[in-house]
Amino acid sequence: MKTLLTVSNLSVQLQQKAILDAIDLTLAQGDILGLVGPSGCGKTTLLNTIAGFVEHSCGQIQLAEQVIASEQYAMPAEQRRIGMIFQDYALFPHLTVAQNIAFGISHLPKKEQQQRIEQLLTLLQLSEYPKRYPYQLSGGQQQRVAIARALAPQPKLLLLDEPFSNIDARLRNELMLELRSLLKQLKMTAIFVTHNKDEVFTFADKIAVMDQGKLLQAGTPSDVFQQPDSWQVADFLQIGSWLPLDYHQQQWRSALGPIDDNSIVSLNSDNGHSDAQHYLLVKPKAIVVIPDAQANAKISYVSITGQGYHYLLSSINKDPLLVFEHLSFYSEQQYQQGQELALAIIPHQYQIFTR
Ligand SMILES: Nc1ncnc2c1ncn2[C@@H]1O[C@H](COP(=O)(O)OP(=O)(O)OP(=O)(O)O)[C@@H](O)[C@H]1O
Repeated sequence: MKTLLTVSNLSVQLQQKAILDAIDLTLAQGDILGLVGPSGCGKTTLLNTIAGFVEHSCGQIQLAEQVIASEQYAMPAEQRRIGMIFQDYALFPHLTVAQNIAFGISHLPKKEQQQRIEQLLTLLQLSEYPKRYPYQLSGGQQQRVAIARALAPQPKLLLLDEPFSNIDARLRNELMLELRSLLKQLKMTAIFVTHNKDEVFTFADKIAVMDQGKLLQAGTPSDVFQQPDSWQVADFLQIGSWLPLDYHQQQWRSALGPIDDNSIVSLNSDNGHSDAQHYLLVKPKAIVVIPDAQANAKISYVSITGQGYHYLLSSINKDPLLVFEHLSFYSEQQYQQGQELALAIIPHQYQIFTR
């Protein structure tokens, strides 16, 4: 597919502090990218830099084969043909729905403006409300006005900063699917910021995980979830919990038994050669209870979820190299807090990380 956006080696410094560090990112025409990462890692700054609201210190941004930022040049934001939707929608409270949508296209002849407003009102199911003010609309309707306003100048790229965070949880899924199908219909390329990994699965084609100003990993959501390439990515996406391992006499051991060397997909490890602590990434479904065996873990916390009981486990073995806390385990079976269990890890393609 045709590449629409290429960000190369992009760095940003604000008040002498590195906020973005050598970001590389490409996006194909029509792709929707979910940008995730811990609070303060630079997601909003990356959107603002692509949009031209924040000055970059080095690197290049190319949009639809046109360089919009380089070492020598920064195209003004209003010329970049990038639409932005802010978390609080930032609608003009004193303007009606139609006037809000018209805001970015006032340079067009009146007739063309009117045509575009009508098309967008229909597309976003706002035809009944052109004369209403933002305060007379629900959160979901306000979001649709913000989308219509951003789409009116026919941008090449749409940037959305936490677009669903103000939407009622029950409505969120419906709105996400609606907006996704609209963007797909328009073949619109988009980047959205979220804190919620479930939103990435519903809304995005690609995910990019950031931490401390760096882009750690990008790919399809299922690839990144199955093959996180660093512990930070696995940890942020809460793919599993961490079981400490020790490499001793050519064998990996854990508080839940030995780990077969032959099944290790040693992604971020050095096969026990360094002094760093090694951890097995344990997905909740990879743990099983072994009846009548000697207990090796104790239930420290119980909660009820949609997927059965959720238990946090701590090790009974207090060997400092192997001791664990907060190992996550789901089961249909009800156990009591404080109960001791014999657990084992189901053989699978083990992923070991150092941290
Ligand atoms: N104008 C500024 N001057 C100095 N530092 C700034 C400025 N704007 C943002 N920062 C800093 O840049 C870092 C990244 O901020 P940014 O808002 O991009 O993070 P974020 O990942 O979007 O966070 P959140 O998820 O909490 O919204 C933070 O440490 C922030 O304090």
